Amino acid sequence: MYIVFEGIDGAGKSTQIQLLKKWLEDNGFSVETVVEPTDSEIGKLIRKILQRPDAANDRIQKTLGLLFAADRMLIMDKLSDENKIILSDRSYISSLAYQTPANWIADINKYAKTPDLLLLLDLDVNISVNRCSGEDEFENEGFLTNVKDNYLKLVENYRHEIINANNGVNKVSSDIKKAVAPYLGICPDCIL
Ligand SMILES: Nc1ncnc2c1ncn2[C@@H]1O[C@H](COP(=O)(O)OP(=O)(O)O)[C@@H](O)[C@H]1O
Ligand SMILES: Cc1cn([C@H]2C[C@H](O)[C@@H](COP(=O)(O)OP(=O)(O)O)O2)c(=O)[nH]c1=O
Repeated sequence: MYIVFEGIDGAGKSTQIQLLKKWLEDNGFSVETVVEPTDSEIGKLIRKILQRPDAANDRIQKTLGLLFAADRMLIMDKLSDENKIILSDRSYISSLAYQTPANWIADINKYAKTPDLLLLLDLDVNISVNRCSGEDEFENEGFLTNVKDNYLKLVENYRHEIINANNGVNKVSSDIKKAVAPYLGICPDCIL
């Protein structure tokens, strides 16, 4: 099962993936985590470009869109392992939320795997900006407000759960477990 965590920068994706991984393993599941951008040569190039002062420039954005699409093709086979639960920190849905135009982004990602379950960690933009280091040129209120709005529209196209990411770590973790449990045959009421 391919479960994708999405959300704006600093929403808590990495933190929550580690907590969910442990809980699922404690419940007997085999779990693997992946992250986009990956640690491949393409992923490393992406992270370098993200730190450029002109990273939000339209032409650079389109370059990033192509690089993100190429980077995720490198892990595509890993996402289809039916014997494991794959928890992914981001997916091609990030490209649909951050890059434009949507039809071109959808086209260059047409071979990307669709999540079996999309968890949107919905965070207030002002909290995101306060949490982020500001390394990436994306991490500004105007840009992230637009991304957040995009996510809230995009999720309707997928089996999804929206998680309030403004709460404390443990409350967010508990809400994620309750949201995921029914999809895995775990009784939600048995969750602390
Ligand atoms: N629920 C939360 N409340 C307060 N701080 C949080 C919460 N979740 C994560 N953080 C902190 O916010 C920062 C970003 O968290 P992280 O999991 O890296 O987010 P993402 O992977 O979405 O960028 C980290 O410093 C983390 O400790
Ligand atoms: C995967 C992906 C990430 N991004 C952006 C989101 C982040 O601003 C940046 C790096 O991703 P990431 O390291 O996940 O940032 P964060 O942990 O703060 O969420 O790349 C895209 O614009 N498109 C994409 O397809």
